[in-house]
Amino acid sequence: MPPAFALSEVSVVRPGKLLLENVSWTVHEGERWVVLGANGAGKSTLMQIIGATMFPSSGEAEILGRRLGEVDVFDLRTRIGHTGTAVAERIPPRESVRDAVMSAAHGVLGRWREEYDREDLARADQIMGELGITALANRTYGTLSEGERKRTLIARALMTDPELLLLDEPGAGLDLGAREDLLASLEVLSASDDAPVLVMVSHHVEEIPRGFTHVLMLRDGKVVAQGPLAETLTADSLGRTFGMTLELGVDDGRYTARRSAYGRRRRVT
Ligand SMILES: Nc1ncnc2c1ncn2[C@@H]1O[C@H](COP(=O)(O)OP(=O)(O)OP(=O)(O)O)[C@@H](O)[C@H]1O
Repeated sequence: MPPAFALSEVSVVRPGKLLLENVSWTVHEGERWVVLGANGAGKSTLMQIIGATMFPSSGEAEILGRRLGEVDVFDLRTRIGHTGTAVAERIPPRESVRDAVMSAAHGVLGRWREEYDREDLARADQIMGELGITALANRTYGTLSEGERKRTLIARALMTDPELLLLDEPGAGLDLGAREDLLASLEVLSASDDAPVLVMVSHHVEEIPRGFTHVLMLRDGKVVAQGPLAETLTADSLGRTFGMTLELGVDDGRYTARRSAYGRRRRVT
């Protein structure tokens, strides 16, 4: 089976700055990846490449079987789900949660006069159930908490049945309870047989949901390590990613990290 996407020696250059340097990364169907890295490491730039909203300055990117630069990216983008702030900010505050999810079927933000059939409604209700937001279906988007909004955005992104779902820092700004609710939803999604390929960007190992299979770690636009989560995410690789000596814990499929006592006196370069 061809990969969901494959990047080969991808670099992104902007005046005076190398945002990504020779990134090679292949992701297959059924895999769930987390991308870890400090602020400014290049994670969002990488998401823009695989979301077909940015072209590499050099190297090759094949996304869902199409080579960037040779295809109509608008077609390609309809096959990719995104949950970034760009969508979040454009949902009308008075839109009901159900409409905010369902209107994705027509590619619109804000329900107007489109006709929705029973299938759209059933699908929206099913996805809201999986993400634990059924009780919010008739609430207006503007009244939701940050965590509830994040789950609504994921539901909306799933509505079009994407082949690839990009979750850009879904845990950012959430309190402990909201983060745990979000992780529970992502664990359900991750375990589902018909889930799209998932790629989640995060700053924190505590946000890695159970069921995620692989990790890619970035520092200063370069890949520090990548591969199956259990083998690749180690105190050493995480320390090199964040530039400090860290202790890493794993318990029942969930990770924790903190600076080691030894590391307070030493920085990793
Ligand atoms: N157009 C641009 N010109 C110059 N530098 C840029 C440009 N776009 C992004 N950068 C820089 O490239 C680096 C990588 O940015 P990017 O947004 O990909 O990082 P990130 O890992 O997503 O960071 P964060 O975790 O803070 O969101 C940052 O230092 C950013 O300031």
